[in-house]
Amino acid sequence: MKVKICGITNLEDALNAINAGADALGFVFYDKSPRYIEPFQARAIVEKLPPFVQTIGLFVNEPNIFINQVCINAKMQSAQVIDDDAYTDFNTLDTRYIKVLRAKSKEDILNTKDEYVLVDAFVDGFGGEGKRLALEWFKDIDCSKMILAGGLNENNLNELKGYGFYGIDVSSGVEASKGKKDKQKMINFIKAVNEI
Ligand SMILES: O=C(O)c1ccccc1N[C@@H]1O[C@H](COP(=O)(O)O)[C@@H](O)[C@H]1O
Repeated sequence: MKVKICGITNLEDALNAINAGADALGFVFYDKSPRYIEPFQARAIVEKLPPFVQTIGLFVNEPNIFINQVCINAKMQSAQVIDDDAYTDFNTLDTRYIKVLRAKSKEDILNTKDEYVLVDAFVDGFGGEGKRLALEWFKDIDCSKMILAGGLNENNLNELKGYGFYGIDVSSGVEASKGKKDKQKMINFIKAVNEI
């Protein structure tokens, strides 16, 4: 199962996440988030990363021109897009993308036609608040092309056994405080993933 650690704001956290075993790092380009990072600051981190690490920019209700430009400026390889207000035209986006489904019910999950969709819990502030989804919504669904997010931490990962998610995404569950990751929590998190 692939692991993305989101909300990276500094090089130390980025390197600790990679050393812990993360496959992808997430950078939040939503300026109302406590984890917001300015694109050129993100680029300075990305330029110091070792090879084979994916960089994902997180966007909330933004038009293509903004997403495309920030992905270039910050050297993001993919965009993770929350697009509740249909600002983004995915057909003409220049960058690879992961759509976010903020699920309110099992029907929302059943109705999605997108592959490799990231399913997160619905919260007013868009995400990163540690709110969990009801895992029973995923029972009897093929999760092999789904990424699960929302309230994951080292103590609840064992509940994911048997679902077969393609990947998971975590932010607050591996933080010391908002915007600052906890090295040991990241190590414990990836260790727990490997035990699933
Ligand atoms: O992390 C944020 O600040 C954030 C802001 C706006 C939208 C999404 C955000 N983060 C994403 O939320 C989910 C779940 O996070 P958590 O593990 O429950 O804290 C994850 O996909 C983050 O990328």
